[in-house]
Amino acid sequence: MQNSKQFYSLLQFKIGLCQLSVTADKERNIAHARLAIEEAAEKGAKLVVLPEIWNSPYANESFPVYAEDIDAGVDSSPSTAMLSEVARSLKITIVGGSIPERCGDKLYNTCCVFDTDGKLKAKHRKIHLFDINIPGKITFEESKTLTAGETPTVVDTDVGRIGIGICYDIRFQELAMLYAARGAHLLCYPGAFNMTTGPLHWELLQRARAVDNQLYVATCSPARDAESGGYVAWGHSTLVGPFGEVLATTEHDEATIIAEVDYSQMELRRTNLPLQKQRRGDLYSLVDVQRLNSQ
Ligand SMILES: NC(=O)CC(=O)C(=O)O
Repeated sequence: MQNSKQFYSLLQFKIGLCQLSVTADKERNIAHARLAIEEAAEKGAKLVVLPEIWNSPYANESFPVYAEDIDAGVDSSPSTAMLSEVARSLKITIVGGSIPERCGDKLYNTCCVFDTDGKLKAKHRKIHLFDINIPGKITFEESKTLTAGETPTVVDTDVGRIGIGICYDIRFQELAMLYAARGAHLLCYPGAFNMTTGPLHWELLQRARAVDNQLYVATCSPARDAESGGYVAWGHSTLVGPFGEVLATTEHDEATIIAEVDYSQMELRRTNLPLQKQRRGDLYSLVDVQRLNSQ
């Protein structure tokens, strides 16, 4: 594992998870997110996390309409312009959930991370697209409109080394393991699980990622909107500690969670259970698994 110790004996801070209601009105969504971030910062949050797709309805028809060209700068991306400005003015780190991103003729589901000076530190494009079919329950095919990202994202911030995944990315333990091996303290997954998989999988996956890798996991979902006839999010944004313990969570309504992160807990748990040293990489590796899967 890469040496990331210099961060975590020092770091103890409040995280804010803004489980936002999202409407079809983009301007309203941006103003609303801004207010929630300001309130979280007022309550002491040094890191604020937003939900997956917070400026647009979560729908293939909406992604092209609400998409913004993030690389073209502030004028063409009102959502990220707001995040940058509020991070700078409040001197906080923001893991900006995700928005539909337009880049040339492609669309991505993209999370931007802003530093305390408002600079864009990292951009994570959802790597594993949400293509599932549970007949009679839920069918969704993000790949109808979106292109998958190609790069795992680990970013150094004032509040530690953060690995980013978006929603379906949480199902892939290998990505979380890679982030842990790169010295991440915290994995942030903006996500919008659904009413079929959410009750069974959402908390389970977060706790699994945290306990397997002995680090913090934070998730942030949109609030549930069962009225609009669109995608219904499970909600339940959560912070999990490195022993797999749920430190803070909420139900499905709009809410902001403020909770304490203390990286000394990672050191403690890694001393209690020295899994990194005990792993038998000589007996099993991802290369072996992939070779067998492809046979
Ligand atoms: N919406 C997602 O990307 C993931 C999800 O709902 C699931 O994995 O279930």
